[in-house]
Amino acid sequence: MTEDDARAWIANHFDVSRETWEKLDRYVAILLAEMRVQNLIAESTRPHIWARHIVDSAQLLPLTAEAADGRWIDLGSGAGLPGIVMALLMDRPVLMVESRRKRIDFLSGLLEELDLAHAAVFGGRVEAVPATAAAIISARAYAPLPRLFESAVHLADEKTLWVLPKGRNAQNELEAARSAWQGAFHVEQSVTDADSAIIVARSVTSVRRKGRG
Ligand SMILES: C[S@@+](CC[C@H](N)C(=O)[O-])C[C@H]1O[C@@H](n2cnc3c(N)ncnc32)[C@H](O)[C@@H]1O
Repeated sequence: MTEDDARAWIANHFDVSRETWEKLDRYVAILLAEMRVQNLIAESTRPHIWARHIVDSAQLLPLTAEAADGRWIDLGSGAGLPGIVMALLMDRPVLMVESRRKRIDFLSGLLEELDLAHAAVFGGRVEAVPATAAAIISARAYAPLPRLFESAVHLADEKTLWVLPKGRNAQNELEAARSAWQGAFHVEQSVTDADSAIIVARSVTSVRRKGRG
């Protein structure tokens, strides 16, 4: 997917206003400028930022059409991927969770700069977020599946939809997680990389906890 293809993909999938295009462009510019201060995306992906990061994040949104109303929680948001992209493309409340100080400050600055009143940052570890039931949980390059679920299961209930971009190893990671975690899982192919996949899950519960219960 070229950078032009990536922008066309966004235009074809979402009703993006001129103001939102401007904000997306501003986000990309701020992110690239911040690369002088901290390493937010792989250097090799810099020329392909729209395909490799913006569309790679935005493609999660159509997968959430069936989700309940409520908050989208993004674990380990880092550069704001996918959290900021989601907040730009929809009105649903977004909570981005990030533990590293410089990244927390970067994300907080973006919320002001892009006027994203429906988004917020939790500066701390995922494990420390007060228990809640998110409508949607995303996590991109955050942690292997078992650790991801272990750290965030207190943020979900049986209705929570998990959308988890997982690269080329999605199926293997899913198999490895199945001994400890059960739920309704399926795997969607990524639109940005034919070899990559997104794990979509619902009703995720610990086998151990269920067994005891
Ligand atoms: C590899 S980066 C990915 C960032 C972003 N999601 C992306 O796709 O570009 C992983 C991020 O998760 C954060 N992180 C890792 N473990 C965390 C935890 N337990 N709680 C909160 N943030 C965490 C790291 O600080 C880092 O910014």
